[in-house]
Amino acid sequence: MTNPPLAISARNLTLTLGSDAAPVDILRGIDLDVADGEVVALLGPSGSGKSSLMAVLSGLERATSGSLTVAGQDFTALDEDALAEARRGRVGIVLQAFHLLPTMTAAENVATPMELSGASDVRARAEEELRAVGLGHRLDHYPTQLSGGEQQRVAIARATAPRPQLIFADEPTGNLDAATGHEIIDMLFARRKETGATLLIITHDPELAERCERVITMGDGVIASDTKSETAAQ
Ligand SMILES: Nc1ncnc2c1ncn2[C@@H]1O[C@H](COP(=O)(O)OP(=O)(O)OP(=O)(O)O)[C@@H](O)[C@H]1O
Repeated sequence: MTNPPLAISARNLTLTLGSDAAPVDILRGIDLDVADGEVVALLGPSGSGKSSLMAVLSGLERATSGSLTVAGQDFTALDEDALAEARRGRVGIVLQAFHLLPTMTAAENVATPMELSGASDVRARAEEELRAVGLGHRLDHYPTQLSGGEQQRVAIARATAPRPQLIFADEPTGNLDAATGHEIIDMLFARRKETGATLLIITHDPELAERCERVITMGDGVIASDTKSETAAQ
């Protein structure tokens, strides 16, 4: 039987930051395989290394040592510029604080990453993507003219528009009230399903973790537990 293709394959990944005089070992040997299309929750106490692991897996940060293949691309062999290039189109990122460009409209925020990767018809695709997250009536609004939940919808549309193989979400509801947070998660899961992307989501919310088919818990820079659920209700 052939194994399913992997979205992520990491071996003995480490990340050491800080100064030479005071190095901090943040990731201390991560081995991780994530199958294509898997939905994974990343849990763990504050400071356990969740965001750092996501930064390395998504190519925002270079690992100090170890090997990492993401969407078929060897990330460890790349310098920073090549890593940024490799991220484009392969990886979509949704962060707690939205990180929209304030001088651009919703449609421009969604279109820009596609434009940078040389795609055509980006305005039409951005509009389509915004309609898919229920924002067809907010295309030309600026971030300051949108609610927090709407801004996060734009961020989701921006992340999924280039059809990346992987979507990384770091506490995407952390800045939202509970009801809006639920809507955003439903939206994120729906878009993931429609696009078939692999989803890795950092959360402190056990209810959200239960909706994921796999739950990885970090503890002090290592994977403390890794469990799969047969009953995840996405
Ligand atoms: N640039 C840096 N230099 C030194 N230490 C750092 C740096 N960035 C993060 N750390 C440390 O690495 C550890 C892991 O941080 P990280 O943000 O990955 O944890 P986390 O599990 O995501 O936490 P939280 O749930 O609070 O967001 C923390 O102890 C943090 O202080």
